[in-house]
Amino acid sequence: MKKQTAMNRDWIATARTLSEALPYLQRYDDAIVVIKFGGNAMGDDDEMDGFARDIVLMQQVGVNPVIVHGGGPMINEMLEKLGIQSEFVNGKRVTDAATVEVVEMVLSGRVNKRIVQAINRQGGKAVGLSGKDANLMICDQTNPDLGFVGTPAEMNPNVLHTLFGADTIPVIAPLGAGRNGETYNVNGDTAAGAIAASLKADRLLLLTDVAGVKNAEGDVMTEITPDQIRQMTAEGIIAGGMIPKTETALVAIEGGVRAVVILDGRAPNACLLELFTEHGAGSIIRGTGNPVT
Ligand SMILES: Nc1ncnc2c1ncn2[C@@H]1O[C@H](COP(=O)(O)OP(=O)(O)O)[C@@H](O)[C@H]1O
Ligand SMILES: CC(=O)N[C@@H](CCC(=O)OP(=O)(O)O)C(=O)O
Repeated sequence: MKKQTAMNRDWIATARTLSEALPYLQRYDDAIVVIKFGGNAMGDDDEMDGFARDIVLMQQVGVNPVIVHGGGPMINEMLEKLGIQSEFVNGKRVTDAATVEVVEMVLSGRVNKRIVQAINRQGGKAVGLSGKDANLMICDQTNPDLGFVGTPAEMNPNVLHTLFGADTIPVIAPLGAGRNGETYNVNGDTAAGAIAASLKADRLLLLTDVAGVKNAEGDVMTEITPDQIRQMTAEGIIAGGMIPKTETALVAIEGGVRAVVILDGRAPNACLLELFTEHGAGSIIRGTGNPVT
């Protein structure tokens, strides 16, 4: 009897959570949410399935999700197997002709298809593409010293609108098309920011392996302003792999994205908590034009 009462309490709490989600469901109806899924955030098959389930639920309730993935650790693994040395300069992989072939094979092949398949297994309809498809992301070379590393220069997001119209979830590998037929390796955060800006997305969620941006005391900041980002970067509090994320956040909000959230992709239901509950998750950086959204 006691057990049943506890069970009832669980059901009541579940019903309350659903009921409280209504204003959030209404807010995000038909919204565009770009999700950067980093290689370190991917986890094991169960965690991948959990992520895919959240994405399918998001679409079921009216959101247009777009996944832009990374895969740095998987690229490292393959380069090591092939005996190809690799180094990073300012968070970007120095990419010669042999390396870019491996990057494309790993990102567009194994990593992209793993995510596509996970979403489809949960009942969604996902299609894998890279920035080269339909000229989605045309790039210029970032810096000759980095080889085939690209900076997004011209975005053509029409193909994504077509996919939204067909209730299809785009899963995008961060490769760009060069103007002379080259393939460019693009940092996953940079690609996600450029795609989100081209869509004027309502949210860009950058999923990583920490709970958010931490201050000097190591506490996660629930909200962070562009000025705070600039100051904390100058002071070295924001460092390493967090720099491309906060830089992406600044570029994205300047490009018209309403808000960017940096959060832990390994936490269960991270995306749902962020979008559909009052609790949110991680650190939010809001666009200046939208103080209350
Ligand atoms: N101020 C900060 N707050 C949180 N993490 C930080 C900060 N400064 C540096 N980092 C580092 O940034 C890392 C996230 O970047 P990275 O490992 O490149 O992520 P991903 O592989 O998910 O793209 C964190 O694991 C942390 O070590
Ligand atoms: C230019 C550059 O550095 N590209 C990245 C692309 C993958 C990526 O960004 O993966 P994560 O998001 O998992 O780190 C790379 O070669 O590792």
